[in-house]
Amino acid sequence: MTRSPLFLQARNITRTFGDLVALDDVSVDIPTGKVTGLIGPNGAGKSTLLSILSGFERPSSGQVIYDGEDITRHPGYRRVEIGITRTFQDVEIFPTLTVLENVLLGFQDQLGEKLWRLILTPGEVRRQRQQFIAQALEILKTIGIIDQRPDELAGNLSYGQQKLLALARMLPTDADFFMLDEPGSGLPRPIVAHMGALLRRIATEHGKGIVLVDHNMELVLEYAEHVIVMHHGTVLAQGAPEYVRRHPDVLRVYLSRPDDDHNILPPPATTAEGAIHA
Ligand SMILES: Nc1ncnc2c1ncn2[C@@H]1O[C@H](COP(=O)(O)OP(=O)(O)OP(=O)(O)O)[C@@H](O)[C@H]1O
Repeated sequence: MTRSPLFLQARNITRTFGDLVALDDVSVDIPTGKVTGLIGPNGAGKSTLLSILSGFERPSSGQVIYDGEDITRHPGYRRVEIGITRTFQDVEIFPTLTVLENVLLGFQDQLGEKLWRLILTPGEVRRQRQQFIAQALEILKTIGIIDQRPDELAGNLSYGQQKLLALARMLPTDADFFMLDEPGSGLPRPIVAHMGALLRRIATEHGKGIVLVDHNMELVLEYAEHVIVMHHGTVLAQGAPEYVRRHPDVLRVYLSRPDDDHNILPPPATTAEGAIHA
């Protein structure tokens, strides 16, 4: 079933730190059902914009609008409640829990969390648990890595698998928007391709809105459907990856920074399908 997209919007956002203008009158619209890439050289304002959209920072002026409602003053925890979550660069998993338990933690409204339910309706609690386990195993299959090892301790997985597991934990949540800060950092190429394809599927098949901030241009330009390029706190260009890739201002900014190996516009990459065991 397709539903019309929700929008998370930044309207005329300015953020200053003392004399420094980190964001200067930035307006962007982020829809559900798509991966939106956010790229730009170091210091462009990407993380600041992500923090403002997810409620970790307040703008100096401007508004954040979610599904038509002004949420500028909502703190981070309120935004999580209404469906906006943010991940950070570090891998966010529980290493001493199993792979399956990590995914199960993402399920909300677990009946077993309520003592009276455990006592009065143990059968119902058990049935829900079985259902969540089946769904979690399905998610692990979707993720395409760890389907044979749900009982493995998450801390024993490779770095790449841990990053994918962190993405798997997003799926059971009710959140509509996920802000991902550099999920591809430090990963080998096949994992990056796998992750990109996965993010695309999470957006299109599960209707999530994904904002992808990454220095890895390949990940962003290949897998985001809409790309926003920032520079010096402003939006330099935005549009489809092919448009952005050829935009004269984008080329000027990136080609003028030949020493920064993060900032290379690569040729189109191929999409990797199937299981990855890196
Ligand atoms: N808390 C802060 N205090 C002071 N200056 C800050 C703060 N946060 C960000 N800045 C400054 O704001 C500007 C934008 O930073 P931001 O981290 O948003 O950029 P970025 O595009 O995410 O950069 P990078 O790719 O290096 O992470 C930079 O000049 C940065 O030094």
